[in-house]
Amino acid sequence: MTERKASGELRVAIAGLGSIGTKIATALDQGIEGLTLSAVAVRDPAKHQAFISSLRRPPTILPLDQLGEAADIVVECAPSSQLRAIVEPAVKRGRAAVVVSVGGLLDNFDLVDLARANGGRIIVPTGALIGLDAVNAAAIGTIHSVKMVTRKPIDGLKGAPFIVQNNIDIDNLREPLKLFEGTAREAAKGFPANVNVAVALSLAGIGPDRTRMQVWADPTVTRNVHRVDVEADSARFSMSIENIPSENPKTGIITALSVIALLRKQRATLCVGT
Ligand SMILES: NC(=O)C1=CN([C@@H]2O[C@H](COP(=O)(O)OP(=O)(O)OC[C@H]3O[C@@H](n4cnc5c(N)ncnc54)[C@H](OP(=O)(O)O)[C@@H]3O)[C@@H](O)[C@H]2O)C=CC1
Ligand SMILES: O=C([O-])CC(=O)C(=O)O
Repeated sequence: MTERKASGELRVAIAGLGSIGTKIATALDQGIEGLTLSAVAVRDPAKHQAFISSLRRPPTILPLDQLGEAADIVVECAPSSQLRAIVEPAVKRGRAAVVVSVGGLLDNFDLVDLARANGGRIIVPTGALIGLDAVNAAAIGTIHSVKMVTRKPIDGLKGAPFIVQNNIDIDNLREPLKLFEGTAREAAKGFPANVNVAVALSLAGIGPDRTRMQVWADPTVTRNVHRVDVEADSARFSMSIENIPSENPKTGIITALSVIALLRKQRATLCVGT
């Protein structure tokens, strides 16, 4: 993230103005030290015109593949199906791509090599999870196991391919049902819009094939709940987070805040946490 425009500010572009993207755009517009919102990409400009016009400094609307021309940092906040279309042109230009649809990275991992070859970067925020700093640190030594259990309200899971393909009726559940148990890689395929956190955890730690996960549909919870247990040669730790859903029931409010915190760190004088 070294290229800056003449004013010295890092230019940020946002792909996707949904529950995460609009909050990041608003935060940038309100002011983050050393950063400026330069461009956005949306599927339907008319739908987002009122929001964009309401910003103090409305960004330019560009196609996905042109965001890297207008920004030093491209923040991906669209469905994972669009991940490649957003990240590839950005990292080819040596830009940094902040990826929230991190589940989609597993099938597009060559993008990491592409970024490396072109001086770009791919940055995965902690997002809706907790403690990736501790997992990163433990991974410098030896991590023996990482286990994660996710419980979501019914609305947070509806439409997931695993549920549809297996014809599972979750609408009439009265008690928690374990839907899935397996690796983070398998979970990302079955629940692409639900377990980005498991993939982020796996990339911070021991990888998507050794990170174990369970997914529960739980009519007794109102939040997206993630519990993680890590066993390492440096420490044993357990972490849990109960995310309040945003206007998108699959997405916790804290996800956008995590990206905003990451952006704040880009030019902050005091940085706390790894
Ligand atoms: N890493 C993490 O911890 C987390 C990651 N996520 C992931 O983050 C991503 C975004 O989540 P969220 O904001 O809640 O999702 P939303 O559905 O609220 O927003 C996605 C936005 O992307 C837009 N979009 C779709 N296609 C395109 C396109 N071709 N060009 C530009 N914009 C497009 C949609 O437009 P339209 O409104 O027209 O449909 C929508 O506004 C998802 O993949 C989600 O799974 C979510 C939570 C946690
Ligand atoms: O907990 C949340 O809010 C979102 C989530 O699980 C994910 O996308 O991985």
